[in-house]
Amino acid sequence: MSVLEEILEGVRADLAERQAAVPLEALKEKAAAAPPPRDALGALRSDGVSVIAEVKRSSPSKGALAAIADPAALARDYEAGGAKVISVLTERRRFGGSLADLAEVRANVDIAVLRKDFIVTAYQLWEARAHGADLALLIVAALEQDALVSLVERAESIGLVPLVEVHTEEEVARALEAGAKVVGVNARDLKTLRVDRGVFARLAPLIPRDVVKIAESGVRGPHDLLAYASSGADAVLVGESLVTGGDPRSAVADLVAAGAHPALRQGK
Ligand SMILES: O=C(O)c1ccccc1NCC(=O)[C@H](O)[C@H](O)COP(=O)(O)O
Repeated sequence: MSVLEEILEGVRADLAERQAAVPLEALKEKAAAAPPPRDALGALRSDGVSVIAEVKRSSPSKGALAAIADPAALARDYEAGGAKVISVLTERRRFGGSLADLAEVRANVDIAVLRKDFIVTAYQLWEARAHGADLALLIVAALEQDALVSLVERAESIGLVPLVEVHTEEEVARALEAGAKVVGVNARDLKTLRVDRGVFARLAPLIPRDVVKIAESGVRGPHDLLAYASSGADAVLVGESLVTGGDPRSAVADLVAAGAHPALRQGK
């Protein structure tokens, strides 16, 4: 079984428990009462290279990264450093996240928030919106095409921006065919967990100009952001280096400063 399949097995087991405890109708009522979605697309399309900063406690590739007792405080630091979007990993077994993290972060920042998880049903999209998410990750490798198309449509219909994650040329074609307006190219292979930053440069030319292009994973500092920018990234998604570096606010500020270089504004 691949790492992705193992993760999905755990996700489905946890999801079944939540579905047994919270009926869909109750989630829909909670979503209706949630604060309206923030303008994630506008944030990602703004000048320069936007920074999406991630709340990430642990990972399958590295194990424990950071305790993060107060995810809201970390998110406020990210926002103060200039992040345009906060990503919250809500998967419990391998990443140590939760929907409570998502709700706490959303209530304590003024920028858009991404639910980063392994979404396989519309129920998880309703959960995301009910806990305040403005965007939700959809991983092409985890979904049949019919399911991807329907989850993209459902996400948009309930006010979430779907960030559609790809790893290969074929997955780019599937994401575009499903109508993705925001595509994330993840440099981390979900089978081997190896990070290859060159994947973004290979796939970005296949993604139309009007689609937001996000380079995910492997950003250790401004030099990696600049490399992704030179291949056409509109935004970078950064986790590990921010939660392990000791000063998340200035680490984000350094990335934001690099991403705001006037040379990167042309053509966006
Ligand atoms: O991080 C992992 O080990 C991982 C393994 C399997 C599936 C997903 C995984 N990570 C999720 C992410 O996409 C990253 O958290 C995100 O892109 C940030 O990456 P990084 O800056 O390298 O922590």
